[in-house]
Amino acid sequence: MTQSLILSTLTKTYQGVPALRDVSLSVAPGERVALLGHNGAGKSTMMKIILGLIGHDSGTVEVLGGAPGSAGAREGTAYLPENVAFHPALTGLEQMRHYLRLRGEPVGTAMDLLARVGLADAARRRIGTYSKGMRQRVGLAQALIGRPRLLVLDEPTSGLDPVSRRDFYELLDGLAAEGASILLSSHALTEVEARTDRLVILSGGVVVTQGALTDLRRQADLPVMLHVTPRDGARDDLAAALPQGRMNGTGVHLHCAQDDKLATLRRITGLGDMVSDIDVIPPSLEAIYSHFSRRDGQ
Ligand SMILES: Nc1ncnc2c1ncn2[C@@H]1O[C@H](COP(=O)(O)OP(=O)(O)OP(=O)(O)O)[C@@H](O)[C@H]1O
Repeated sequence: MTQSLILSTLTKTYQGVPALRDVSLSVAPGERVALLGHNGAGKSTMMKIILGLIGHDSGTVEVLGGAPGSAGAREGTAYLPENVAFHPALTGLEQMRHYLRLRGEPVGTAMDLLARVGLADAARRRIGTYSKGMRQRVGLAQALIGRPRLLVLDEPTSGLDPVSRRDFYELLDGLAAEGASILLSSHALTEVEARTDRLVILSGGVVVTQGALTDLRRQADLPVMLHVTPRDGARDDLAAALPQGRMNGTGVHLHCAQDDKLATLRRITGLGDMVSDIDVIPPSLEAIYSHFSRRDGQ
């Protein structure tokens, strides 16, 4: 399948200081990729290069089969910056019509676009009266102009409440199902875990790992946590039978290596009546993320 975006051994330095080093990454049609990284990891720099706003030192970048910033790449790519700014005196509808005119698209679609992001009711209100989340949604409506094939979204859900975030990801799911490629940066780890196909962790300008969460979990090989709940009256016996664990209010907490998980579970179930329940808690995305970020010395 032809990739919508291909970065190959991309390097960028600012006044001799590296911001991206040997970054290789591709995004296929219909794929949703999350770019994760600490502040200063290089996410915005990567996005600006993809958009053709800044150049790069070495490596290659192909956006929708062309060079970044080329007419073909610009036409098919939508961008949502981290901090969207609009004219506060314009209504949502006026602002959208303005963008549509600039893009040579029919202005009659302004209301449809606003409705897609849940702003139909507020369309005739001045943007100055919108909440941050509503302004973010105007930004998203603007990014949907012209049915883009590649969406580059810089922290698109910052400032959105949980319901708006859910609606936002549903919208992205629909666009991906129609074949759009999505590259988004985020600090909200748990939400991207569930709503994207692949995670790319950038640390100090280097891609330290990428893959589906299950691949990252396997690679990180972090311990699994088990929580064992005792049967009534068996609390002390259970604590004595699992001396490597730590008793808390509801039961015994213990950790084991991934490879020992089944053996440990067999040992616990072998305790028979002492045990009323076992919860297996895999490492969180936060733990996996810190593991890979720390590995690069950050
Ligand atoms: N115009 C610039 N001149 C010099 N250094 C820059 C410039 N822009 C970015 N940098 C540096 O490049 C590195 C990467 O910055 P970038 O903005 O790409 O990170 P980021 O991952 O987007 O961070 P954040 O999550 O804070 O937005 C940082 O060390 C930053 O200080």
